Amino acid sequence: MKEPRIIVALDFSSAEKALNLATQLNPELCRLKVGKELFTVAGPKLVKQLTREGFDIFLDLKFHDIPNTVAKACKAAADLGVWMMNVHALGGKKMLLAAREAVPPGTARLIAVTLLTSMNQDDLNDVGLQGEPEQIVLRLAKLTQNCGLDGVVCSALEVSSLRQQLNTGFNLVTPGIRLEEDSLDDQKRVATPSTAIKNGADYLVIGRPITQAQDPLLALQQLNQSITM
Ligand SMILES: O=c1ccn([C@@H]2O[C@H](COP(=O)(O)O)[C@@H](O)[C@H]2O)c(=O)[nH]1
Repeated sequence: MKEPRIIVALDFSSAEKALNLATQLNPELCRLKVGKELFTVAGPKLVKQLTREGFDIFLDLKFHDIPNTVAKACKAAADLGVWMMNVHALGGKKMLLAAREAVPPGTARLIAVTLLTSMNQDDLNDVGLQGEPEQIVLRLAKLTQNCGLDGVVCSALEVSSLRQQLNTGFNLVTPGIRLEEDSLDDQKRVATPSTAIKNGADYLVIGRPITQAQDPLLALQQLNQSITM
């Protein structure tokens, strides 16, 4: 059995709703992502419960604070036994190094968000970030790699160029995944699952196209099939 490449984003308002979805899925078919909403309502207890049920958990809290605070938060997250966790690359070099020191290589995978997939050029201009998304993502990904982290979150649109310029084994994790017929919701830098994989993504984070589907397991199976063909 190949390792699952799809990480299902459990963006729910209660542990009960998240567990209801998780019981319809299968750790052989996907990993699960616990983000800010679910962690705020359900906390470490739910993360541990999902882990006990056999799922690899990506704890997506995007820590972004002063280095000392982020290091302590990262240590606490790694102690939960998660498979993957993240910080925000815009926290800068010292923060990334502090996070790496707190979560040594070979424990939880530690990755950094580059630019949110909900942001396009206009949004970057609004916050005064100079350059095109692809250039900024590449710069932040190189910084992340130089600080010794295990990978980045980026859009599948940037993956080809990152693959050429970053080390083999550096994880590229891509949210903003949509089929042609799907609603984009609040996502702006999007790609289909097959494009993401062809471009070289390691993992695809997919939320609403699975969690809001009439039959989430069927949706997951079809998405898995679309990336293995
Ligand atoms: O740049 C980013 C970083 C994280 N996310 C998270 O991924 C999922 C995507 O959910 P969809 O329902 O498939 O849009 C969500 O949990 C985000 O917090 C992201 O979208 N972009």
